[in-house]
Amino acid sequence: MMRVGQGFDVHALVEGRDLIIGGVKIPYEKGLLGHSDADVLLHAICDALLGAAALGDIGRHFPDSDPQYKNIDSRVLLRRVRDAVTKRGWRIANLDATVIAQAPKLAPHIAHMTANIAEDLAIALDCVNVKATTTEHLGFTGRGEGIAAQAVVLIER
Ligand SMILES: Nc1ccn([C@@H]2O[C@H](COP(=O)(O)O)[C@@H](O)[C@H]2O)c(=O)n1
Ligand SMILES: C[C@@]1(CO)OP(=O)(O)OP(=O)(O)OC[C@H]1O
Repeated sequence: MMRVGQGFDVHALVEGRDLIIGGVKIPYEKGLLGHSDADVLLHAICDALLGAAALGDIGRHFPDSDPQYKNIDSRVLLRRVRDAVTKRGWRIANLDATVIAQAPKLAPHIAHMTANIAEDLAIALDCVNVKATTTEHLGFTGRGEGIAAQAVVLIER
């Protein structure tokens, strides 16, 4: 049996916060705002996994009203989501994700993000693909007001 899941997330770019995407701290003048470390890519992946396993969404598992998640490393959340999915007998087949950001240039960091995600999900590197795109200066991402991410995963058992 196979199941597919998709995830989407957005966080605002603000001054005075670190920019952490895919578990990589990226040098930039702004960072993403959130209750957690606001790792928009890992949140989209969490939602895709939860969606595939019919387990709801990230906010249901880790409420943003709960102080235990304040500034939490989203890699911790991703590993908890992996455990929730795999303990129900699912195996993660592959994952594809896109980060939508006008800036900064993410290409130099994609391999590091991919390695982090593969490690946290305990799957092979060639089962994980991360892409980046601008929106050609259009919309909130294009104006640099925020960064979005989308993810699709396939799970099987
Ligand atoms: N923040 C980003 C956005 C894009 N890239 C890379 O640039 C390529 C071209 O992007 P377009 O939006 O013009 O299609 C894209 O394929 C990415 O490899 C990036 O590194 N960082
Ligand atoms: C990750 C959580 C953790 O409290 O907080 P945020 O950083 O605000 O991120 P969001 O993508 O809005 O998901 C909600 C929460 O689960």
